[in-house]
Amino acid sequence: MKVHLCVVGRLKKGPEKALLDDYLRRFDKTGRGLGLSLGQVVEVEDRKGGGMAAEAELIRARLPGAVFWVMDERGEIMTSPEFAERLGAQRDRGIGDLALVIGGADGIDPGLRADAGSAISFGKMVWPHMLARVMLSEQLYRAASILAGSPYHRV
Ligand SMILES: C[S@@+](CC[C@H](N)C(=O)[O-])C[C@H]1O[C@@H](n2cnc3c(N)ncnc32)[C@H](O)[C@@H]1O
Repeated sequence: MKVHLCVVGRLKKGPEKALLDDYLRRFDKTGRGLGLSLGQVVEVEDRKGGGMAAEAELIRARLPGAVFWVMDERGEIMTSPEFAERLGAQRDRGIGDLALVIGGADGIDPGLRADAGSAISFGKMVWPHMLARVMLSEQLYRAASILAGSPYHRV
């Protein structure tokens, strides 16, 4: 299963981008033997002022046929092993493309949220999108490590 990361806004070169790239590379390396790999990193920007709905359309257009999970502070709170299990279950169901979406300043489009297979929260506090994408990339690497039985996750 290819796991795609969809984000609103572009991340410039800097410490967050370096961390993001490192965790995504680790996820891909650890996941490949488990049937999980990194797909596209889709960064969208709507310059016409269409807001969340336009951003969601740009994301859908880039990944037709993908299952979407949205990251949302009002979503489901889960442990890292539960997240890993859910990722593994999607793979085992034969899903080819899973797109994980992080919203922009206004959050996630309600239509995309309604269509999403899961809405996942990192906790009730709101984080800026550039940190949220780093946190998600780390959880992907952690999830692959848990599924691989490697000692990275020790709790
Ligand atoms: C700055 S936040 C959006 C703020 C907020 N949703 C709003 O409506 O003002 C940007 C994105 O980061 C992600 N995000 C921020 N905090 C999060 C959390 N606690 N759990 C999951 N995702 C989060 C979400 O995808 C969110 O759309």
